[in-house]
Amino acid sequence: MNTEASLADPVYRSGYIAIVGRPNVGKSTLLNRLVGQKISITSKKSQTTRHRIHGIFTDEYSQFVFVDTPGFQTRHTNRLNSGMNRLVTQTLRDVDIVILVIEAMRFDDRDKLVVKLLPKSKPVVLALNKIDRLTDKSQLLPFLEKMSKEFDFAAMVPISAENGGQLPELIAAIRPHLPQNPPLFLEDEVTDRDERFIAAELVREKLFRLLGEEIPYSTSVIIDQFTVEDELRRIHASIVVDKSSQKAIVIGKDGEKLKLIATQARKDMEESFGGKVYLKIWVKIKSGWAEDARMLKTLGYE
Ligand SMILES: Nc1nc2c(ncn2[C@@H]2O[C@H](COP(=O)(O)OP(=O)(O)OP(=O)(O)O)[C@@H](O)[C@H]2O)c(=O)[nH]1
Repeated sequence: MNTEASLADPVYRSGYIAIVGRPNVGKSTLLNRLVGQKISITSKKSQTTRHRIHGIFTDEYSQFVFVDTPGFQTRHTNRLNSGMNRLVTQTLRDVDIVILVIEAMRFDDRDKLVVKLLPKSKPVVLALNKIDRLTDKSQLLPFLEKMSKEFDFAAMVPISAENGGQLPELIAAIRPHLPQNPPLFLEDEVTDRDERFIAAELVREKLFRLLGEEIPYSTSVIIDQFTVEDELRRIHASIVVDKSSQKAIVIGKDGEKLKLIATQARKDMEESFGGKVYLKIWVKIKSGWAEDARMLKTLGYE
């Protein structure tokens, strides 16, 4: 990507960035364009970070670490209720920059709700997405002017996440707001996420989409078994909760909730992996963990 802006400002900058916006504005498309495949961090140091990292974009002079924002990371999230709001505000307080994505020429009530959650003390860059759809470009300036009255944005950049249009401009607009830091992650600490990891993420995503505010965000999902026989993947996963009351919530009445989580996760896995998936999920309570060496290993403590 274009590093001209970096050359004009030859200090190393790095920091955490959250991407927010109402459903369907193109957040995932933008993230995928910016960072490609989901990644995982292998370094011990990074396990102490408060953020769940989605992906990293590094150039010669900067490193952009994109974090997952609870409430915005799941597909088709319509719920922006108080529990979620708290999680979102907490995440946004901890990042260096926020990117608000909206659709070109549209700013509806749901966008307004998201704007209400934006931190006043952080730079927020507005990405006006889907400009490829715009037939009448003369609407752009008046719209941006209107948006500048809605919030004090650090910058406003029209983009097309789908075809990559103006993404270097977006990066150049974000960069000056990153703190002066050495890279937060070195190249050998970052790897593409494997299927096991993606499987765990998909279960986690469904769990939070269906139960979001009822269970702690720290609840983990562990893949106990992952085998591939021809086109069939057999996956055994555990959702590890703190208390028996949470176990009951995850399972739901007559096991309905857990069934829903499993069905939706399996469908997404089949789509991601391109083959049939047999998925079985257990819900376990965290107590007695220390004795479980395998679990400690999975969690990276060994
Ligand atoms: N024309 C056009 N379509 C886009 C662009 N970016 C995203 N889309 C489409 O908009 C739809 C929503 O994109 P997503 O990236 O899934 O949106 P999202 O904000 O992550 O949605 P949620 O996961 O529901 O919150 C998809 O059909 C994309 O293909 C763009 O720049 N131009």
